[in-house]
Amino acid sequence: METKIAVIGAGAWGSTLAFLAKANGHQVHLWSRQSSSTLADVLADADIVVSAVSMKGVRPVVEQLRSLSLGKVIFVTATKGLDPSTTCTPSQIWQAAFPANSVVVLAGPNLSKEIQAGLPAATVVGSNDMAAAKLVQTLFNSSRFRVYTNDDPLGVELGGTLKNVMAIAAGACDGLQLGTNAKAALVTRGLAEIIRIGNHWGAKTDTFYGLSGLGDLLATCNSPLSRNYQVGYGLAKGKKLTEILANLEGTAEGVNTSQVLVHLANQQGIYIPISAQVDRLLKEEVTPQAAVDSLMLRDVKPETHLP
Ligand SMILES: NC(=O)C1=CN([C@@H]2O[C@H](COP(=O)(O)OP(=O)(O)OC[C@H]3O[C@@H](n4cnc5c(N)ncnc54)[C@H](OP(=O)(O)O)[C@@H]3O)[C@@H](O)[C@H]2O)C=CC1
Ligand SMILES: O=C(CO)COP(=O)(O)O
Repeated sequence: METKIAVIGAGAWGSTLAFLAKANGHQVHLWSRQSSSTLADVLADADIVVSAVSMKGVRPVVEQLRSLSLGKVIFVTATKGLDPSTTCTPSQIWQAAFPANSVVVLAGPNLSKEIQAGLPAATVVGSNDMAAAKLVQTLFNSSRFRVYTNDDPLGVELGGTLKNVMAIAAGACDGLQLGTNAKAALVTRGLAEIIRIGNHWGAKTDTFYGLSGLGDLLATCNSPLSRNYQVGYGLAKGKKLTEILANLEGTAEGVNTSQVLVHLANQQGIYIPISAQVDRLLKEEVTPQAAVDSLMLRDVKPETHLP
């Protein structure tokens, strides 16, 4: 059955999600600030509203939508970030603005260029409303895009969000040519750090071993297609952050996420050694090599995700 889907945000990810839904035979309207149609026109009659704007666009878009009467639409959020002013996740912002509507989080190892090239990929749709998650699963699932459901939306969202910080570290690791052992150690301990943060905020451990956690961590920490990886790589090669961002194709959410994360973790006493070094590196408070040395020279400890 044809479903009416409005996709907000015509960047790399919004365009790809619109393409996938269209290929499944749905009626899709894609909106960006450059569109000739108004947001109200694009959303009229929509059954599903997919938001794929970058984190800085979430609040402005939510505010615009508040004035529209949208009925029982299901919101799907595909943004991976944390709001700097409230520290909320995108789905928390959507749910607070539309408490009567179902919100579904979509996240996974989904480098858009690979999907656009027709390569197979898998993702996760997480929600407190499993009926809504199952509906969104059927809308996007295909022979090239396998969609799983999950009942831990916060875990799905945090996996996708926090791995961006680790991808910056991984890019720096490769830029410094530290080798495969170092990269494996970084990614493994990065996952332990993500689980520690996620558990503290109420997400389930298991979710982080899934596609939106470990899956996306592996994809972005190992691919030069990842913008976050490119940021870390460029910093390790001695480039300035401003120069890297000016030449980047699209958004590297990890830059903002690391700042919000460090602020929250300091407030809440969460131990985040890798993310803290990434944040210092981004702020030019430490060189890439000094960040590695700080991590290696910490007190020894048991291997656990606990502090
Ligand atoms: N690219 C990828 O491979 C994947 C990306 N993601 C996530 O999806 C999100 C978007 O990424 P991506 O598409 O790559 O990023 P892009 O930089 O390519 O696109 C960002 C989009 O956000 C929109 N936007 C930014 N600010 C506003 C605003 N104030 N109001 C309305 N729209 C705004 C932009 O609109 P405009 O064009 O008008 O400037 C643009 O459509 C990020 O959170 C990213 O982490 C998730 C999975 C895969
Ligand atoms: O989230 C992504 C893939 O799942 C995209 O990663 P980047 O934003 O680092 O390009």
